[in-house]
Amino acid sequence: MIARALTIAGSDSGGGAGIQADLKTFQELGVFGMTAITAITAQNTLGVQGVYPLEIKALEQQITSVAEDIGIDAVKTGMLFDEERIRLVAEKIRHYNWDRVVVDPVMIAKGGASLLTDNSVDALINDLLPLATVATPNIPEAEAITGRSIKTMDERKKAAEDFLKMGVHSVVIKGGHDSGSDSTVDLYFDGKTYHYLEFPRVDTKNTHGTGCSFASAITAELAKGTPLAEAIQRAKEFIHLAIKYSLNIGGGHGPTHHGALRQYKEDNLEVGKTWQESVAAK
Ligand SMILES: Nc1ncnc2c1ncn2[C@@H]1O[C@H](COP(=O)(O)OP(=O)(O)O)[C@@H](O)[C@H]1O
Ligand SMILES: Cc1ncc(COP(=O)(O)OP(=O)(O)O)c(N)n1
Repeated sequence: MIARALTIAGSDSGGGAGIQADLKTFQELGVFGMTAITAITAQNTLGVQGVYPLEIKALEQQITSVAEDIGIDAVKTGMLFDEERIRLVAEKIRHYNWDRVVVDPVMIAKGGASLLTDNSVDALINDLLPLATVATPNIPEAEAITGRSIKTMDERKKAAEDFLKMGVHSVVIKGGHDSGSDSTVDLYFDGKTYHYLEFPRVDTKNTHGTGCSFASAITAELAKGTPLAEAIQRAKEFIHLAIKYSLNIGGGHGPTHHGALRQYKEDNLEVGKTWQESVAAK
């Protein structure tokens, strides 16, 4: 049977982040994707122009509908908008005993728009994070959740330990925002060992949706039964190629190319070029 993954997240009309990124990632990785939409955003590569939360009953019914008929092998949470929705999602995860749970604690979009209300961090910490197989904060999110300033890798390791104390099974503190270096290092801590996932930094402005796509790639792998450490490694390879061959569309931060890993395997794309340049050169 095909592996089944559910994303509980916001809709990005621009198609680069949110449930759109998650579904594209699930499809690329051979997983059947389902959605429970928390909020609709009017968004493009320039920023977020509007945020419209769906009523709580609509969210509840979407989760119930797919859980009780189709079934869920792994679930990912992204933009949850507020504490009421966080609590509902936590209740559903507990109710269905889901144990492959990726929590991407989305707070602020790259352009600065808030995707989570200010008073929701406590609900994230107390209700949702303890249910996470893996949490995937970026550095600003890890700072907001732990209350630490994170400038060095030592500070990141301390923050990772804080996450484990909050009850998460494991955490990846992503390094995309650590822009002062030639590489991106994501720190994965499983409670015993620190793992450093290091790839060259791609010099591009087209990074819209990187966090969503990375977390949904982990979810897809978990849904297929891939062990967690390997799922994270594969997700890092997936997102690296998606950024390397990112799409230069729109006037701002273009989206990643979710088909890059597949195209790379099929067409042996050239390293260092955008996908369009690489295809054009053939
Ligand atoms: N310019 C880049 N080059 C290579 N990898 C990147 C780049 N920017 C982000 N990443 C990777 O993309 C993933 C998402 O990270 P990040 O951008 O920090 O998340 P978010 O979108 O939540 O802010 C991580 O694996 C990170 O290392
Ligand atoms: C609807 C929606 N959800 C999440 C995000 C944040 O996505 P992320 O992958 O962190 O990428 P950026 O937006 O920060 O580029 C979003 N923008 N919209």
